[in-house]
Amino acid sequence: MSTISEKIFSRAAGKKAKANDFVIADIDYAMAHDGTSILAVRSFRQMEVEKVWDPSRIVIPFDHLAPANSDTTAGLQKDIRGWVRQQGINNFYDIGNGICHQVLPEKGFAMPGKLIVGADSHSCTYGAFGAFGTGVGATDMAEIFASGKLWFRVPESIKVAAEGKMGERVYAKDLTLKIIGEVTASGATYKAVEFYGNAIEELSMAGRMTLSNMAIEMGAKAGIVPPDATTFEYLKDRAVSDYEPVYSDENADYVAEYHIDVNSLEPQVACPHEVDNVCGVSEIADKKIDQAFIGTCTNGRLEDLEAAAEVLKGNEAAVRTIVIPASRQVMKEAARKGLIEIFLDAGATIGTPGCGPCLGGHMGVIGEGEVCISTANRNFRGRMGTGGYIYLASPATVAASAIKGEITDPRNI
Ligand SMILES: CC(C)[C@H](C(=O)O)[C@@H](O)C(=O)O
Ligand code: SF4
Repeated sequence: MSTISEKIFSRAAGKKAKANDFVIADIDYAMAHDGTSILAVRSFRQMEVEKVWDPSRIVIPFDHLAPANSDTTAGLQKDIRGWVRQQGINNFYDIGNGICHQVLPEKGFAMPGKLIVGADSHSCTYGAFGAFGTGVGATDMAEIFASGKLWFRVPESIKVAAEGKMGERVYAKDLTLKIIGEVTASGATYKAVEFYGNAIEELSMAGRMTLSNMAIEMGAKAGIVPPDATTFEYLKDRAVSDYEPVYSDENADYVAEYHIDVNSLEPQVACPHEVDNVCGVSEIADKKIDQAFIGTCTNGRLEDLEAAAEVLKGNEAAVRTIVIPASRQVMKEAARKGLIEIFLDAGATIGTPGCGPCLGGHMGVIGEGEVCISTANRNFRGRMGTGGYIYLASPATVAASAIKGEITDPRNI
Protein backbone atom coordinates (compact mmCIF):
# COMPACT_ATOMS: atom_id res chain seq x y z
CA MET A 1 0.00 0.00 0.00
CA SER A 2 1.68 3.21 -1.13
CA THR A 3 1.24 6.97 -0.94
CA ILE A 4 1.52 9.26 -3.96
CA SER A 5 5.10 10.13 -2.94
CA GLU A 6 6.11 6.48 -2.55
CA LYS A 7 4.75 5.73 -6.01
CA ILE A 8 6.47 8.68 -7.66
CA PHE A 9 9.79 7.76 -6.03
CA SER A 10 9.36 4.10 -6.95
CA ARG A 11 9.10 5.07 -10.60
CA ALA A 12 11.86 7.69 -10.45
CA ALA A 13 14.26 5.35 -8.62
CA GLY A 14 13.38 2.29 -10.70
CA LYS A 15 12.66 0.17 -7.61
CA LYS A 16 10.00 -0.11 -4.93
CA ALA A 17 10.40 2.81 -2.53
CA LYS A 18 8.79 3.12 0.91
CA ALA A 19 8.81 6.06 3.33
CA ASN A 20 12.24 6.58 4.93
CA ASP A 21 14.07 4.62 2.20
CA PHE A 22 17.07 6.37 0.70
CA VAL A 23 16.87 6.42 -3.08
CA ILE A 24 18.68 7.92 -6.03
CA ALA A 25 15.97 9.28 -8.31
CA ASP A 26 15.85 10.44 -11.93
CA ILE A 27 14.64 14.02 -12.10
CA ASP A 28 11.96 14.81 -14.68
CA TYR A 29 12.38 18.60 -14.70
CA ALA A 30 14.87 20.85 -12.95
CA MET A 31 14.45 24.57 -12.36
CA ALA A 32 16.82 27.26 -11.18
CA HIS A 33 16.02 30.99 -11.33
CA ASP A 34 18.25 34.05 -11.58
CA GLY A 35 18.93 33.98 -7.84
CA THR A 36 19.97 30.36 -7.50
CA SER A 37 21.27 29.54 -11.00
CA ILE A 38 24.27 31.76 -10.25
CA LEU A 39 25.34 29.49 -7.38
CA ALA A 40 24.29 26.28 -9.15
CA VAL A 41 26.30 27.16 -12.25
CA ARG A 42 29.30 28.08 -10.11
CA SER A 43 29.19 24.62 -8.48
CA PHE A 44 28.53 22.95 -11.84
CA ARG A 45 31.67 24.57 -13.26
CA GLN A 46 33.67 23.34 -10.26
CA MET A 47 32.52 19.80 -11.06
CA GLU A 48 34.28 20.13 -14.41
CA VAL A 49 31.42 18.51 -16.28
CA GLU A 50 31.15 20.01 -19.72
CA LYS A 51 27.53 19.52 -20.69
CA VAL A 52 24.32 19.34 -18.66
CA TRP A 53 22.59 15.97 -18.66
CA ASP A 54 19.59 17.04 -20.75
CA PRO A 55 19.02 20.70 -21.70
CA SER A 56 15.37 20.04 -22.55
CA ARG A 57 14.64 19.13 -18.91
CA ILE A 58 16.17 22.26 -17.42
CA VAL A 59 14.10 25.44 -17.03
CA ILE A 60 15.66 28.79 -16.14
CA PRO A 61 13.31 31.74 -15.43
CA PHE A 62 14.64 35.17 -14.42
CA ASP A 63 12.25 36.51 -11.81
CA HIS A 64 13.80 37.42 -8.47
CA LEU A 65 15.77 40.53 -9.35
CA ALA A 66 14.40 41.03 -12.80
CA PRO A 67 15.02 43.50 -14.40
CA ALA A 68 18.41 43.68 -12.70
CA ASN A 69 18.58 46.12 -9.79
CA SER A 70 22.33 46.81 -9.79
CA ASP A 71 25.44 46.46 -11.91
CA THR A 72 26.48 43.41 -9.85
CA THR A 73 23.17 41.66 -10.57
CA ALA A 74 23.34 42.66 -14.23
CA GLY A 75 26.80 41.10 -14.53
CA LEU A 76 25.74 37.86 -12.88
CA GLN A 77 22.64 37.62 -15.07
CA LYS A 78 24.74 38.26 -18.17
CA ASP A 79 26.94 35.32 -17.20
CA ILE A 80 23.93 32.99 -16.80
CA ARG A 81 22.47 34.07 -20.16
CA GLY A 82 25.78 33.08 -21.76
CA TRP A 83 25.82 29.72 -19.94
CA VAL A 84 22.23 28.98 -20.96
CA ARG A 85 23.11 29.63 -24.62
CA GLN A 86 26.29 27.59 -24.44
CA GLN A 87 24.41 24.65 -22.87
CA GLY A 88 21.60 24.82 -25.42
CA ILE A 89 18.92 25.35 -22.77
CA ASN A 90 15.89 26.54 -24.73
CA ASN A 91 13.55 26.76 -21.73
CA PHE A 92 15.02 30.08 -20.69
CA TYR A 93 12.54 32.76 -19.65
CA ASP A 94 14.15 36.15 -19.37
CA ILE A 95 12.88 39.16 -17.39
CA GLY A 96 9.18 39.94 -17.63
CA ASN A 97 8.04 36.37 -18.33
CA GLY A 98 7.10 35.95 -14.71
CA ILE A 99 7.73 34.00 -11.54
CA CYS A 100 9.23 30.52 -11.88
CA HIS A 101 6.33 28.81 -10.07
CA GLN A 102 3.82 30.39 -12.43
CA VAL A 103 5.92 30.00 -15.58
CA LEU A 104 6.58 26.25 -15.19
CA PRO A 105 2.88 25.34 -14.83
CA GLU A 106 1.86 27.77 -17.59
CA LYS A 107 4.38 26.27 -19.98
CA GLY A 108 3.17 22.76 -19.16
CA PHE A 109 6.11 21.39 -17.14
CA ALA A 110 4.07 20.67 -14.01
CA MET A 111 2.33 17.35 -14.63
CA PRO A 112 0.90 14.51 -12.54
CA GLY A 113 3.33 11.83 -11.40
CA LYS A 114 6.47 13.80 -12.27
CA LEU A 115 9.43 14.49 -10.01
CA ILE A 116 10.17 18.19 -10.39
CA VAL A 117 12.97 19.77 -8.43
CA GLY A 118 13.66 23.48 -8.21
CA ALA A 119 16.41 25.48 -6.60
CA ASP A 120 13.74 27.43 -4.75
CA SER A 121 11.83 26.46 -1.62
CA HIS A 122 8.40 27.07 -3.14
CA SER A 123 8.91 24.41 -5.81
CA CYS A 124 6.30 22.49 -3.82
CA THR A 125 3.81 24.53 -5.92
CA TYR A 126 3.96 21.81 -8.61
CA GLY A 127 2.22 19.47 -6.16
CA ALA A 128 -0.99 21.23 -7.23
CA PHE A 129 -0.76 19.08 -10.38
CA GLY A 130 -0.17 15.79 -8.57
CA ALA A 131 3.58 16.04 -9.12
CA PHE A 132 6.20 15.62 -6.42
CA GLY A 133 7.63 19.15 -6.50
CA THR A 134 10.32 20.10 -4.04
CA GLY A 135 13.05 22.63 -3.44
CA VAL A 136 16.78 21.95 -3.12
CA GLY A 137 19.91 24.00 -2.59
CA ALA A 138 22.04 25.28 -5.43
CA THR A 139 24.80 22.67 -5.01
CA ASP A 140 22.24 19.86 -5.22
CA MET A 141 20.98 21.54 -8.38
CA ALA A 142 24.52 21.46 -9.81
CA GLU A 143 24.51 17.69 -9.29
CA ILE A 144 21.19 17.46 -11.12
CA PHE A 145 22.53 19.61 -13.97
CA ALA A 146 25.41 17.16 -14.30
CA SER A 147 23.73 13.78 -13.81
CA GLY A 148 19.94 14.26 -13.85
CA LYS A 149 19.83 12.43 -10.53
CA LEU A 150 19.61 13.28 -6.85
CA TRP A 151 19.37 11.32 -3.60
CA PHE A 152 16.30 11.58 -1.38
CA ARG A 153 14.92 10.08 1.75
CA VAL A 154 11.37 9.19 0.72
CA PRO A 155 9.12 11.27 2.97
CA GLU A 156 6.37 9.96 5.19
CA SER A 157 2.96 11.44 4.39
CA ILE A 158 0.33 13.48 6.19
CA LYS A 159 -3.28 13.71 5.10
CA VAL A 160 -5.17 17.00 5.28
CA ALA A 161 -8.88 16.84 4.47
CA ALA A 162 -10.93 20.02 4.03
CA GLU A 163 -14.69 19.73 3.80
CA GLY A 164 -17.56 22.16 3.48
CA LYS A 165 -18.55 25.19 1.48
CA MET A 166 -16.47 28.33 1.64
CA GLY A 167 -18.40 31.55 2.14
CA GLU A 168 -18.34 34.66 0.00
CA ARG A 169 -14.95 36.36 -0.30
CA VAL A 170 -13.27 33.45 1.41
CA TYR A 171 -10.60 31.92 -0.81
CA ALA A 172 -7.94 29.25 -1.18
CA LYS A 173 -5.51 31.57 0.62
CA ASP A 174 -7.75 31.69 3.68
CA LEU A 175 -8.03 27.92 3.70
CA THR A 176 -4.26 27.62 3.28
CA LEU A 177 -3.53 29.97 6.18
CA LYS A 178 -6.07 28.12 8.31
CA ILE A 179 -4.33 24.80 7.56
CA ILE A 180 -0.90 26.26 8.38
CA GLY A 181 -2.24 27.67 11.65
CA GLU A 182 -3.50 24.19 12.60
CA VAL A 183 -0.51 22.15 11.42
CA THR A 184 2.01 24.85 12.56
CA ALA A 185 5.17 26.01 10.83
CA SER A 186 7.10 22.88 11.77
CA GLY A 187 4.21 20.39 11.98
CA ALA A 188 4.90 18.80 8.60
CA THR A 189 8.70 18.92 8.59
CA TYR A 190 10.09 16.64 5.85
CA LYS A 191 6.65 15.14 5.29
CA ALA A 192 4.64 15.04 2.08
CA VAL A 193 1.20 16.52 2.66
CA GLU A 194 -1.65 15.10 0.57
CA PHE A 195 -4.79 17.25 0.30
CA TYR A 196 -8.26 15.73 0.15
CA GLY A 197 -11.90 16.67 0.65
CA ASN A 198 -14.59 18.44 -1.37
CA ALA A 199 -13.24 21.89 -0.47
CA ILE A 200 -9.96 20.97 -2.18
CA GLU A 201 -11.62 19.28 -5.14
CA GLU A 202 -13.64 22.43 -5.78
CA LEU A 203 -10.55 24.62 -5.96
CA SER A 204 -9.43 25.86 -9.38
CA MET A 205 -5.84 25.19 -10.46
CA ALA A 206 -4.95 28.69 -9.25
CA GLY A 207 -6.39 27.91 -5.81
CA ARG A 208 -4.58 24.57 -5.65
CA MET A 209 -1.33 26.30 -6.53
CA THR A 210 -1.83 28.75 -3.65
CA LEU A 211 -2.31 25.78 -1.33
CA SER A 212 0.60 23.64 -2.55
CA ASN A 213 2.84 26.72 -2.74
CA MET A 214 2.64 27.20 1.01
CA ALA A 215 3.25 23.55 1.98
CA ILE A 216 6.86 24.50 2.74
CA GLU A 217 5.54 26.97 5.33
CA MET A 218 4.50 23.91 7.39
CA GLY A 219 7.96 22.46 6.81
CA ALA A 220 6.64 20.02 4.20
CA LYS A 221 8.83 18.48 1.54
CA ALA A 222 5.84 18.45 -0.84
CA GLY A 223 2.15 19.39 -0.87
CA ILE A 224 0.20 17.25 -3.29
CA VAL A 225 -3.34 17.54 -4.65
CA PRO A 226 -4.49 14.31 -6.38
CA PRO A 227 -5.01 15.12 -10.06
CA ASP A 228 -8.57 15.20 -11.42
CA ALA A 229 -10.63 16.64 -14.28
CA THR A 230 -9.64 20.21 -13.28
CA THR A 231 -5.97 19.24 -13.59
CA PHE A 232 -6.37 17.46 -16.91
CA GLU A 233 -8.35 20.36 -18.36
CA TYR A 234 -5.57 22.81 -17.43
CA LEU A 235 -2.96 20.55 -19.02
CA LYS A 236 -4.84 20.08 -22.28
CA ASP A 237 -2.74 21.56 -25.12
CA ARG A 238 -0.16 22.56 -22.53
CA ALA A 239 1.60 19.49 -21.10
CA VAL A 240 5.09 19.20 -22.60
CA SER A 241 5.07 15.38 -22.40
CA ASP A 242 2.85 12.42 -21.66
CA TYR A 243 2.11 11.90 -18.01
CA GLU A 244 0.70 9.23 -15.75
CA PRO A 245 -1.52 10.33 -12.84
CA VAL A 246 -0.61 8.68 -9.54
CA TYR A 247 -2.95 8.13 -6.56
CA SER A 248 -2.49 6.76 -3.06
CA ASP A 249 -3.74 3.28 -2.26
CA GLU A 250 -6.68 3.09 0.09
CA ASN A 251 -4.69 1.72 3.01
CA ALA A 252 -1.58 3.83 2.48
CA ASP A 253 0.22 4.91 5.63
CA TYR A 254 -0.19 8.43 7.00
CA VAL A 255 1.68 9.58 10.08
CA ALA A 256 -0.95 12.23 10.87
CA GLU A 257 -4.37 13.36 9.67
CA TYR A 258 -6.04 16.76 9.94
CA HIS A 259 -9.65 17.67 9.27
CA ILE A 260 -10.66 21.22 8.47
CA ASP A 261 -14.26 22.42 8.33
CA VAL A 262 -14.45 25.38 5.95
CA ASN A 263 -18.14 26.18 6.43
CA SER A 264 -17.58 28.92 9.00
CA LEU A 265 -14.12 29.95 7.82
CA GLU A 266 -13.65 33.72 7.84
CA PRO A 267 -10.88 35.51 5.91
CA GLN A 268 -7.57 34.71 7.61
CA VAL A 269 -4.46 36.78 8.31
CA ALA A 270 -0.96 35.60 9.23
CA CYS A 271 0.57 38.16 11.59
CA PRO A 272 4.26 39.06 12.01
CA HIS A 273 6.71 37.37 12.11
CA GLU A 274 5.59 33.75 11.65
CA VAL A 275 3.38 32.27 8.95
CA ASP A 276 1.54 30.10 11.50
CA ASN A 277 0.64 33.14 13.62
CA VAL A 278 -2.80 33.04 12.03
CA CYS A 279 -6.05 34.66 13.15
CA GLY A 280 -9.42 35.58 11.67
CA VAL A 281 -9.48 39.03 10.05
CA SER A 282 -11.98 40.21 12.69
CA GLU A 283 -9.34 39.78 15.41
CA ILE A 284 -6.85 42.09 13.70
CA ALA A 285 -9.17 44.49 11.82
CA ASP A 286 -8.30 48.22 12.12
CA LYS A 287 -4.54 47.58 12.26
CA LYS A 288 -3.04 50.50 10.30
CA ILE A 289 -0.97 49.68 7.22
CA ASP A 290 1.51 51.63 5.09
CA GLN A 291 1.59 49.45 1.99
CA ALA A 292 -0.50 46.81 0.24
CA PHE A 293 1.08 44.29 -2.13
CA ILE A 294 -0.82 41.98 -4.47
CA GLY A 295 1.27 39.46 -6.39
CA THR A 296 3.83 36.65 -5.90
CA CYS A 297 3.88 32.94 -6.72
CA THR A 298 1.23 32.48 -4.02
CA ASN A 299 -1.41 34.91 -5.24
CA GLY A 300 -0.43 36.74 -8.41
CA ARG A 301 -2.59 34.75 -10.82
CA LEU A 302 -5.50 35.98 -12.93
CA GLU A 303 -8.10 34.72 -10.48
CA ASP A 304 -6.30 36.57 -7.67
CA LEU A 305 -6.19 39.81 -9.64
CA GLU A 306 -9.88 39.38 -10.44
CA ALA A 307 -10.72 39.01 -6.75
CA ALA A 308 -8.67 42.11 -5.91
CA ALA A 309 -10.17 44.12 -8.78
CA GLU A 310 -13.69 43.20 -7.73
CA VAL A 311 -12.99 44.85 -4.36
CA LEU A 312 -10.99 47.80 -5.71
CA LYS A 313 -13.33 48.71 -8.56
CA GLY A 314 -14.57 52.27 -8.18
CA ASN A 315 -12.54 52.75 -5.01
CA GLU A 316 -9.31 54.54 -4.28
CA ALA A 317 -6.45 53.04 -2.31
CA ALA A 318 -5.64 54.97 0.87
CA VAL A 319 -2.08 53.64 1.04
CA ARG A 320 0.56 52.89 -1.60
CA THR A 321 -0.55 49.76 -3.41
CA ILE A 322 1.60 47.57 -5.64
CA VAL A 323 0.15 45.02 -8.03
CA ILE A 324 2.51 42.59 -9.78
CA PRO A 325 1.01 39.92 -12.04
CA ALA A 326 2.71 36.54 -11.63
CA SER A 327 3.52 36.27 -15.34
CA ARG A 328 3.37 38.06 -18.66
CA GLN A 329 0.46 35.80 -19.61
CA VAL A 330 -1.43 36.81 -16.47
CA MET A 331 -0.67 40.49 -17.13
CA LYS A 332 -1.89 40.21 -20.69
CA GLU A 333 -5.18 38.62 -19.64
CA ALA A 334 -5.56 41.12 -16.80
CA ALA A 335 -5.12 43.96 -19.30
CA ARG A 336 -7.60 42.40 -21.71
CA LYS A 337 -10.18 42.02 -18.95
CA GLY A 338 -9.80 45.64 -17.82
CA LEU A 339 -8.27 44.72 -14.45
CA ILE A 340 -5.13 46.76 -14.98
CA GLU A 341 -7.29 49.82 -15.61
CA ILE A 342 -9.20 49.21 -12.36
CA PHE A 343 -5.89 49.02 -10.46
CA LEU A 344 -4.53 52.18 -12.10
CA ASP A 345 -7.78 54.05 -11.41
CA ALA A 346 -7.50 52.99 -7.77
CA GLY A 347 -4.04 54.59 -7.67
CA ALA A 348 -2.05 51.33 -7.67
CA THR A 349 1.39 50.84 -9.19
CA ILE A 350 1.85 47.95 -11.62
CA GLY A 351 5.19 46.14 -11.64
CA THR A 352 7.04 43.90 -14.10
CA PRO A 353 5.86 40.28 -13.74
CA GLY A 354 8.25 38.63 -11.27
CA CYS A 355 8.80 38.35 -7.53
CA GLY A 356 8.80 42.12 -6.98
CA PRO A 357 9.27 43.13 -3.33
CA CYS A 358 8.30 39.67 -1.98
CA LEU A 359 11.74 39.03 -0.56
CA GLY A 360 12.79 42.62 -0.12
CA GLY A 361 15.11 42.97 -3.08
CA HIS A 362 13.50 45.84 -4.95
CA MET A 363 10.24 47.37 -6.24
CA GLY A 364 8.56 48.05 -2.90
CA VAL A 365 10.84 47.44 0.07
CA ILE A 366 9.30 48.81 3.28
CA GLY A 367 10.95 51.08 5.84
CA GLU A 368 11.72 50.61 9.52
CA GLY A 369 8.49 50.21 11.50
CA GLU A 370 6.31 50.16 8.38
CA VAL A 371 3.49 47.67 7.92
CA CYS A 372 2.72 45.87 4.67
CA ILE A 373 -0.22 43.61 4.04
CA SER A 374 0.74 41.19 1.30
CA THR A 375 -0.61 38.23 -0.64
CA ALA A 376 2.76 36.47 -0.36
CA ASN A 377 3.70 33.35 1.57
CA ARG A 378 6.24 34.59 4.14
CA ASN A 379 6.13 37.27 6.80
CA PHE A 380 9.54 36.63 8.36
CA ARG A 381 11.23 39.44 10.25
CA GLY A 382 12.99 41.79 7.86
CA ARG A 383 11.94 39.94 4.71
CA MET A 384 10.53 43.00 2.93
CA GLY A 385 12.86 45.49 4.62
CA THR A 386 14.66 45.79 7.94
CA GLY A 387 12.33 46.63 10.81
CA GLY A 388 9.18 46.08 8.73
CA TYR A 389 6.03 44.18 9.65
CA ILE A 390 4.30 41.85 7.17
CA TYR A 391 0.74 40.56 7.37
CA LEU A 392 -0.31 37.85 4.90
CA ALA A 393 -3.82 37.56 3.50
CA SER A 394 -5.88 36.87 0.37
CA PRO A 395 -5.93 39.30 -2.57
CA ALA A 396 -9.45 40.43 -1.60
CA THR A 397 -8.41 41.13 2.00
CA VAL A 398 -5.31 43.01 0.81
CA ALA A 399 -7.43 45.05 -1.63
CA ALA A 400 -10.00 45.88 1.06
CA SER A 401 -7.20 46.87 3.44
CA ALA A 402 -5.66 49.09 0.75
CA ILE A 403 -8.92 51.03 0.44
CA LYS A 404 -9.30 51.59 4.18
CA GLY A 405 -5.61 51.99 5.06
CA GLU A 406 -6.08 49.37 7.76
CA ILE A 407 -6.62 45.62 7.83
CA THR A 408 -10.16 45.12 6.61
CA ASP A 409 -12.56 42.24 6.07
CA PRO A 410 -13.28 42.18 2.29
CA ARG A 411 -16.90 41.31 3.05
CA ASN A 412 -17.30 44.81 4.51
CA ILE A 413 -16.50 46.68 1.30
C1 LIG B 1 15.75 33.25 -3.41
C2 LIG B 1 15.18 31.89 -3.14
C3 LIG B 1 16.30 30.96 -2.83
C4 LIG B 1 14.09 31.90 -2.08
C5 LIG B 1 13.48 30.52 -1.83
O1 LIG B 1 14.11 29.49 -1.98
O2 LIG B 1 12.34 30.43 -1.47
C6 LIG B 1 12.96 32.88 -2.43
O3 LIG B 1 12.27 32.53 -3.58
C7 LIG B 1 12.03 33.03 -1.27
O4 LIG B 1 10.82 33.01 -1.46
O5 LIG B 1 12.50 33.24 -0.14
S1 SF4 C 1 7.38 35.34 -5.44
FE1 SF4 C 1 8.35 35.37 -3.43
S2 SF4 C 1 8.06 33.35 -2.57
FE2 SF4 C 1 7.68 33.21 -4.77
S3 SF4 C 1 9.62 32.57 -5.65
FE3 SF4 C 1 9.53 34.80 -5.72
S4 SF4 C 1 10.56 35.49 -3.83
FE4 SF4 C 1 10.07 33.30 -3.56
